[in-house]
Amino acid sequence: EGALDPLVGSAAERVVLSDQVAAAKWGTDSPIEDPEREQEVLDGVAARAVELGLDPEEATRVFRDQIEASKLVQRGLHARWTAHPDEQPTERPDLGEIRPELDRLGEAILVQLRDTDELRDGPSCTGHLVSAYAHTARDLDALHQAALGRATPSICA
Ligand SMILES: O=C(O)C(=O)C[C@]1(C(=O)O)C=C[C@@H](O)C=C1
Repeated sequence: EGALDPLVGSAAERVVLSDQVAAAKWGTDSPIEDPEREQEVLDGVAARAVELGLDPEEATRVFRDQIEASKLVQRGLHARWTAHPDEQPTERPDLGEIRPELDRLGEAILVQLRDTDELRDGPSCTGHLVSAYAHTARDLDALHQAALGRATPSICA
């Protein structure tokens, strides 16, 4: 397993969990983009980054990309469900139960950022990142591959 595989794997899990977020919002008035919640996520990330000895600005940059990737999945799925009503979700998960899962993955991502801090600062980062992306993306469909690509560029400093 490559050095960045766990980190990119957690980013992939977050991208996949965004399917549940998309289903929670489908057919409701809740918009995909929730700036208040985004700020809450980013403030929490910055505070936790300081505790872990990470640069809070760097951690925040990584999470802005995680959030953009989530919105990419949600928009992609809503467009798919509009075009193909037979693929629409039949149950609506509770967003209040999914957000703690997103938080849990966020904590995993932060710990993995800490564990890979030195490697990510060095010249081998891009190679490790491409390799981790390739391993992880194999298991994803095109939409989630695109989202994982959106989630990962900020990982190398
Ligand atoms: O929590 C939500 O409502 C989400 O859609 C998830 C998420 C995120 O990635 O954390 C993404 C988009 C929203 O603007 C806010 C947060």
